[in-house]
Formats: sequence, C-alpha cells, structure tokens
Amino acid sequence: MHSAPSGSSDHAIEAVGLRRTYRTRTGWLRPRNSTVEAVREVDFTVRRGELFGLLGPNGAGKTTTIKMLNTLLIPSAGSARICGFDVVRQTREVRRRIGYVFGGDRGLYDRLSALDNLRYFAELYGVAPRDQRRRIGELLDLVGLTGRERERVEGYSRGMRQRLHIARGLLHSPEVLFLDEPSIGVDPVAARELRRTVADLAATGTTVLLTTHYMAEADELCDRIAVIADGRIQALGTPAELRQRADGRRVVEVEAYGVPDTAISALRDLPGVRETAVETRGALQVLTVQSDAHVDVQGDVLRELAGIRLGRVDSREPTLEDAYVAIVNAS
Ligand SMILES: Nc1ncnc2c1ncn2[C@@H]1O[C@H](COP(=O)(O)OP(=O)(O)OP(=O)(O)O)[C@@H](O)[C@H]1O
Repeated sequence: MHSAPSGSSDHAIEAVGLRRTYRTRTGWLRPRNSTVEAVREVDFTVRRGELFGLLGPNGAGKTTTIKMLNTLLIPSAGSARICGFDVVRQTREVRRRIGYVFGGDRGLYDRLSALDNLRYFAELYGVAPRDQRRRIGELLDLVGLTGRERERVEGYSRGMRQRLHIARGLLHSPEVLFLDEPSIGVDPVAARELRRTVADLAATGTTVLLTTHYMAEADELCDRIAVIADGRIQALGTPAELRQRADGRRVVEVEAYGVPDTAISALRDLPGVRETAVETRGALQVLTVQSDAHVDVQGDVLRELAGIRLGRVDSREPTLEDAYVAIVNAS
C-alpha cells in the first residue's frame, strides 16, 4: 500500500497526538527545574476552506498549539501536517503555505503608510514585483482600507491596525491563516468590522484557524470550534453542537457589586444549580447561574445575595458561552 504523497491532503491542518512540554527553572536561591505540560495529546483536523476556532481559558495551550502548527515550536511528541506537509520535516513547504497574525501592536512600521508597510513586507515575503501592486490593491479592499492606504499607520485605530496586520499576513497568498486573538483590545464596532473581514477572507477559500476569548465572535464566524482546557481538547463541534451541551438548562444572570467568594460558593451549592460563573467588568460583577430548566432557582439566588447591591436580574435561555463554561468547568 502507498501512503498519500505529500501535499495532496484534503485537510488543511491535521494534528495527531500533539504534545508540548516546557522546562522551566523556578526559584532564585535554590533554583529547581520543573516541567509544564502545555499541550497533551491534541488531535484534530481542519478541512480546506474551513473557519475553525480554538477556544479556551488563559493558559489552556492555544498559542502553544498554534506555534507547533506554524513551525515556530517543535512538538515534544505527536505530529502535524499543513496541506499534507509535515511541520517538522517539511518546514519550508509549510511556511510557504501559512500566514500568522497575532493580536496586539507589534509588527508594523508606524512612521510608514499602510501602503509602504505592505510594499515592504511584500518584498520581504518574496511576492514577485509584477504581482505586488495587484495583490496589495486586493488586500486593501478585502480589509476595508482602500482610500486610507497613504496615511501613516501611527494615526490608525487599533481595529484598522489589526486589519492591516491581516493584509500583511496574506501578502504571499497563504492557504492557511492563523489568527491569534485578532480582536484583543479592539472596540466593539471595530471588532464587528474585523469579523466581517475574517468572514470575507474565509469566503475566498482561505482556511482560517482563529483563537479568541470572545464567544460571540466564535459563534458568528466559526464552522467548527474546539474547546481546549488544561492542554486537551474538551469538546469539538459546530457552534450548534456545542450549544447542545447546555440543553435542558436555564440561566439566571445577576449584575452585582462586591459579592464575597463565600456567596458565590453558596450559589454553586444550591439545589438544581449545575454551573456558576463570574465575569468582572470594573466594579461590576456579572454572575451567571445555570440550573436544570425545570428548577426555578431565581428566588434562592436572590436570597443568597440578600444585602448585596444588585443591578439587573434576568432569566434566559443558555448561549454558546454558557455551554463553554459548562465544558471548561467539567475539564
Ligand atoms: N515559554 C514558556 N515556558 C514555560 N511555560 C510556558 C511557556 N509558554 C507557555 N507556557 C505555559 O504553558 C501553558 C499553556 O500556555 P499557552 O500560552 O499555550 O496558553 P494559551 O491558551 O495561549 O493562553 P492565553 O489565552 O493566556 O494566551 C501555560 O501554563 C503557560 O504558562
């Protein structure tokens, strides 16, 4: 039997048993070596043209996974292929086919215009001179910066910079684009434009692997999502499939100020409660309490929070975010 020739795969990304361990030295007086298992046995495949989301809490192993797939880190075990090429043994073929865009501010020249930035990186990425003008024009259109390309980047908003980053990552027409937290620090309106850019990009047939902390973003954009926590994939499916994890539940959402940890633990112990989560927005805390749908916990929840300053109280159907909380809490 013959194995498939390199590069012929139907899959844009294939990860099999991926692992990565970091060795660190901690302590100053008596340094000790310790190991962190950042990624433990990760398996998944992404079809060509798919928009695939990798979601997980801080430290879950998302960036480590992406860095192994884009050849910046060597796996401790397991293997991965991009468009059929092995990320360790065929680095050059892989690099030619991928783009990498990470959130934040680095990687652009502020004193140059967007156009000059793109011209510079086009040179660097070896885009043929005769193709540069057309390619840059297409990308400025794709990311919605046509007409603003002669302005210096230092005057750009975060959202515009982020869209320029995406254009930069696409100059060499990669088949697979890794987008690591593209909307970090971007305001909601700009984030919406950014999502439109990502959706347009996927519509051109580029495979996108996106990491994000924003559930609504993943829900709107992704064909499939893998939830990673503690270095392992805890759930994988379409947003609708993942949402089913919270089927049969009801959610009470309470805005509150200064809730002590003891009260939060007490909520978790109430009969019928399946999950609790707290999100802090400045002084405001938003508590979500998931319970079995047939149990009405709102009265009990408010009783536990007696004496605490409350804002809006709401009872609603579960969202993808609630399913995500359930998946991560179970890990
Ligand atoms: N260079 C490193 N040396 C040692 N430990 C590391 C290193 N990079 C990451 N880690 C650890 O590996 C684990 C996974 O980190 P990783 O950055 O992949 O997570 P992440 O899901 O991308 O998190 P975040 O959402 O915060 O970016 C964490 O426990 C982290 O502290």
